[in-house]
Amino acid sequence: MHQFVRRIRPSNFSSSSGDPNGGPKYYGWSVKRAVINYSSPTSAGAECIDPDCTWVEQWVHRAGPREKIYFKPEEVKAAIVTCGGLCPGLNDVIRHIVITLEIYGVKKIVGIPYGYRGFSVEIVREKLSRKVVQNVHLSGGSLLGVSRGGPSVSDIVDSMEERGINMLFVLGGNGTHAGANAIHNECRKRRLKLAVVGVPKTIDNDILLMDKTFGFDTAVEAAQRAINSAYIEAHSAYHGIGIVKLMGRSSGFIAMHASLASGQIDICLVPEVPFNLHGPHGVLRHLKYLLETKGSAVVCVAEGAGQVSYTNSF
Ligand SMILES: Nc1ncnc2c1ncn2[C@@H]1O[C@H](COP(=O)(O)OP(=O)(O)O)[C@@H](O)[C@H]1O
Ligand SMILES: O=P(O)(O)OC[C@H]1O[C@](O)(COP(=O)(O)O)[C@@H](O)[C@@H]1O
Repeated sequence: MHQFVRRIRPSNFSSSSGDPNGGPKYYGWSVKRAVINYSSPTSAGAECIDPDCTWVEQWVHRAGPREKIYFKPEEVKAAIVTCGGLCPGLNDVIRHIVITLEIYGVKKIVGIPYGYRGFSVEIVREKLSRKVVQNVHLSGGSLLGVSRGGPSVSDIVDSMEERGINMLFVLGGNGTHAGANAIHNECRKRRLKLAVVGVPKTIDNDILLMDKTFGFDTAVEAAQRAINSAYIEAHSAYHGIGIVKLMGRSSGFIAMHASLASGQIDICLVPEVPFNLHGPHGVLRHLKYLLETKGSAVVCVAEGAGQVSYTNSF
């Protein structure tokens, strides 16, 4: 059983004065949380078994323009840093941050090279502008470079103070955001007027309330080629079986979306749904049935599928 946010809807949150960012009425959102029991006998996927299905207090704001902004654009010196591993779309995000800042009238924007390491004195920072980032979304990787490790949080904040940086955009995963949170806390301790903005980077698209994390679509699209190859192989062979393993240690969104989009997958296994390999309702029995009826089968497996039951199977 898993706790999931099941439904999101505009709430009755009604006044823009209630929104500290001055957002219009429709920025008030609340979520309905339910206990979802996967693989129930009455449902192919999910069934709500929580009779109360309570509404959760609003704790996030939908991103977007606001009526009032805190910083005067001419006083902003913004920095962008990309940490951790690579993910498709990093350059696209960098590009849009730069272009949006410029639209707001911000003129001083710098790129921090090679993750938090770039806050060390010896690494040169790159000045960013629309001209610099114009075509970066057409290339993979990160224009700024990435790395793991780096100076202490206190040194990072020292470095930002010395350079007059008062807005930091951090692109990365769990570790990067733990770092961003530590930087934010250090800034509060020093009473600095410095905004830290985290942009979650996960190819898995498994962050609650986010419409979609960047890189996810690219992963699903790239998976189509592998699925199609597996399909052709399996379909051409006598009783052929194709198996495609996709990313997703703890979530099966890539595998599920890629399977649905392809129309070529017979069985999709994801970590969220427990299954048996053997037995009358097992995967192997269904595979045998597919070979007997269709002549071939293609299976899509998310990396973490079955990890609870089968530690050595995949
Ligand atoms: N708890 C933490 N406090 C401060 N910085 C952290 C923390 N955890 C990770 N970091 C820093 O965040 C960066 C990226 O973290 P990492 O775990 O490698 O990647 P990811 O962000 O993809 O999870 C590294 O530079 C690391 O030093
Ligand atoms: O083997 P590694 O390097 O730990 O990474 C594999 C795992 O990382 C993920 O890609 C998730 O990483 P991100 O959330 O950082 O994109 C999982 O889907 C995958 O299972």
